[in-house]
Amino acid sequence: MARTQRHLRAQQRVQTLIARDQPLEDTLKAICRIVEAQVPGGIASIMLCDEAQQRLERLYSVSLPQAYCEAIGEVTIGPDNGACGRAAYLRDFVICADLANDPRWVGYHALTARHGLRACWSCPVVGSNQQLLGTFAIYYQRPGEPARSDRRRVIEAAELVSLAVERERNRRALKENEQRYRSMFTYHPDAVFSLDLEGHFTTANAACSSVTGYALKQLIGLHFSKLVESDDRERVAALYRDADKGEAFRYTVTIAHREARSVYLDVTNLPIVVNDRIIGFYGIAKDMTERHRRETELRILQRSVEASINGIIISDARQPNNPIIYVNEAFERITGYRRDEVLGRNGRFLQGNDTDTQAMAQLRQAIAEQREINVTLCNYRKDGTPFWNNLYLAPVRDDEGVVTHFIGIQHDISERKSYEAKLSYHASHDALTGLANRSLFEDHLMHDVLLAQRHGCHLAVLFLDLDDFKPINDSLGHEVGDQVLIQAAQRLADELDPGDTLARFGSDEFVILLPELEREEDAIRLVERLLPCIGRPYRVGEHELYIGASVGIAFLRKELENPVELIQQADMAMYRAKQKGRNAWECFTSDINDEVSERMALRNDLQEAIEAENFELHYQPLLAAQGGQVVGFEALVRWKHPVKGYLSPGLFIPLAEDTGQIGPISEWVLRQACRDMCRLAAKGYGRYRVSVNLSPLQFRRANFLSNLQQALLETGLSPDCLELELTEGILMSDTAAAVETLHRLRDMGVEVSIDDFGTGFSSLSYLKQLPIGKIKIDRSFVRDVTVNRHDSAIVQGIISMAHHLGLLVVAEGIEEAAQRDFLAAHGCDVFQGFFFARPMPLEKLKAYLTQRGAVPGQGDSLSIPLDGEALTAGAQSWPDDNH
Ligand SMILES: Nc1nc2c(ncn2[C@@H]2O[C@@H]3COP(=O)(O)O[C@H]4[C@@H](O)[C@H](n5cnc6c(=O)[nH]c(N)nc65)O[C@@H]4COP(=O)(O)O[C@H]3[C@H]2O)c(=O)[nH]1
Repeated sequence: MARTQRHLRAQQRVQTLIARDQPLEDTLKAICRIVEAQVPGGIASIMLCDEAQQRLERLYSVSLPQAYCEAIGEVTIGPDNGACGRAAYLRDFVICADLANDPRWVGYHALTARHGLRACWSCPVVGSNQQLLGTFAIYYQRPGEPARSDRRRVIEAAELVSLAVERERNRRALKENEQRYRSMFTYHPDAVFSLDLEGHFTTANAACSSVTGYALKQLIGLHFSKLVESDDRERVAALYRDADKGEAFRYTVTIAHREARSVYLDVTNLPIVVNDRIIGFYGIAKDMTERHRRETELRILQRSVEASINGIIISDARQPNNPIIYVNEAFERITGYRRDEVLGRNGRFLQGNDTDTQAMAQLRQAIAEQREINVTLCNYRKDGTPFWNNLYLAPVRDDEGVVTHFIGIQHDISERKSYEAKLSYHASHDALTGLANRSLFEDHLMHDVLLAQRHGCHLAVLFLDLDDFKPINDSLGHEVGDQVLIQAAQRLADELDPGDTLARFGSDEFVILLPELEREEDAIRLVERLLPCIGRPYRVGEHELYIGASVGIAFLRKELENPVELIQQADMAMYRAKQKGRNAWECFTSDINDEVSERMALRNDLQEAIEAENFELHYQPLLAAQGGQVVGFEALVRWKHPVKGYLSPGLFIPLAEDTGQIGPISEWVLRQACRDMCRLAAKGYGRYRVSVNLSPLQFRRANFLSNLQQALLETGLSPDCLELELTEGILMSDTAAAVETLHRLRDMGVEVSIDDFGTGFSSLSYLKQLPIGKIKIDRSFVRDVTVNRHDSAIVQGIISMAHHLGLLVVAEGIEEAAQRDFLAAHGCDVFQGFFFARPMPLEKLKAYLTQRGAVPGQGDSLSIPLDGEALTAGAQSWPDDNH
């Protein structure tokens, strides 16, 4: 009984060892001890088999000699391999009662004999699933067989061993499993974590830390949503609300890294199910930031390529013949080919007859050398029309540097090309006539002069200026003028030889280069043919028009320094021809040069005078025809040249008009006249109206009226004390605008008169539309009015017509009493001329007025009538001889 209890206690101890997961060796040895205690004389040993169950390899024993254990080593499982090898083989209890004579122990006889081992009983240790785990054996130092009780003990011990080994194996498998999972968790490159049902982190691997920037201990307990960027929070929260369905779910989310940058994650969530209950979630978060950035970048790039206004072609360099694998919409638009029509083809189908072979060779070379290139090619659209393609081609290399593709960017520069062609044409041609312009003419001149000098040929330049063209342009409009120019250009061209150059320089200036003259007279002969040619009538619409031309000729001379001088010389000669009268020609000589130089010098002197305001203003009185009162003055500018003394305005005013210097001169005259009139009034000489000559340039200026108003304001002169004298020519160009300006002047209260009347181009009928008060009969009619019946008829006609239109008539240039009497008799209203008074400076004018009864110091006492009615009032008291 006591033995049984001891046995039970011993078994319990072993089971406790097993339950507490004590090391297997300790447990096995404890089992050995129990058995040895129960089987007197028995030496217990346990062998465990390998995984393949072929060998028994580990031997555990408390009492077997160490040397024996070492000598046994491993035992192959087999029917003749000792008690244990056979028991394992048969999976049955094996009794070897006399080892020394047992054939199954052959090979071990000496060993057993040495250690005094004589019998051995072995029982297989089999696992719960009938798997062989090892053997349990009892050795005896005397031969013998086990009693039934011994046999039972051994079997019980084998069962205990089975329990311990299985337990150990399970524990090991569990541990391995756990390690496996832990490794997966720890070493997973992605962030792996678990969340409780509320979403708090319960575990997190190291990658979580690097993805979020937070230390693991900061993460544990933190709510997952705290990391999620605000835009994504609601969406992710909604996903978690459905998570209790127990399914895995996957989503992308942007979280805020601790270093304030966004991290884009691809998260897979799996439920943690324990006992059929979800207790939380595992999460695996892949950092997709870089990939997301690349994908976004790629998407944008792809979109840019799609949307590019340039055609884009990608070809596969790894396939023979470099087939196109992609074209964008712009390519389809530019070429007219649909994508499916070009994929798989080589891009050379865009070339055609006019494709520049040199550019093609360059392109091929670049492809062969696998380098980028930019070439401009003439390509062909699907409909056969050509277009200019500025192609940029570049190789695309993979990571190893191997060229995998070529990308071509097409830029359709057809418009630019045609624009460039137009530009280059316009840069060298006159747009209206299509003739060469100055720049092209000069190029030809340089070239032809060089040749002529080399071969000793005669060469001439003709400068041709149309006469009377400007009035046509001004009165009939530019369109008519343009037609005349085109026809004139054609007539000139028809007369020239192919080697000659005909150019248009200015509005009505043509220049001709005759490079291959046999004799100089040939040039003159040509000019004599050209003049009548130009003089033939021009038909434009319903108009038949006549013009002439003045031509200057310059011949190539040895002393010529710069070919361009020939143009200047011909121009100067033309100027001289113009002075001679219309339809004339003149050859350049050195004295013409002197004249031009003099003009240049005068221009410079005039400029200095303008800057120094070195002018004087003289006033010539205007007198009422009936009564003889002074009704106003004409202001006439005077320039005292530092060397040449007083110069006639007839000399420098035309020059100033040519050079534009008339602008500042006119400004000065206007202001000075206004100021002087104010002074006269202030000193008591009375209020007078002053007539100021207006230059065409001044009248046409955009700010003419505002300048005038400013001058009146600044000087304080009342507008009704100012009269502007215009020539007919001013009114002829852009008549509508001129009439409008006259109305504005009238509105301002400024009087307007037409100067030099009768010399103009047009008829008198236009006068009735004009808001003017007076006309001045030109001096040339007055001069011979008493002796020339034509002039006297013209003057009478002008006076009668003007009166019918309600206009006053002024006669200028009266030098004799007879002229005065004639004009008075025929109703002329106002007189002006040396017969009455010469133009005089202000001081002299004051004396003149005083002499005629003006009382200085009494303000407006001498009130001069300013209107027509008043002019005819008063008594007649003419000075007969005042000069
Ligand atoms: N032979 C002769 N001549 C007489 C007689 N009475 C007046 N004259 C001259 O006739 C010209 C009248 O001026 P105009 O026809 O407007 O002709 C003016 C006018 O067109 C222009 N001019 C003069 N001053 C100015 C000015 O300030 N501005 C503008 N734009 N032109 C001016 O210069 C032209 C010539 O001016 P002036 O030499 O001062 O010549 C003045 C005057 O001195 C006479 O009885 N006999």
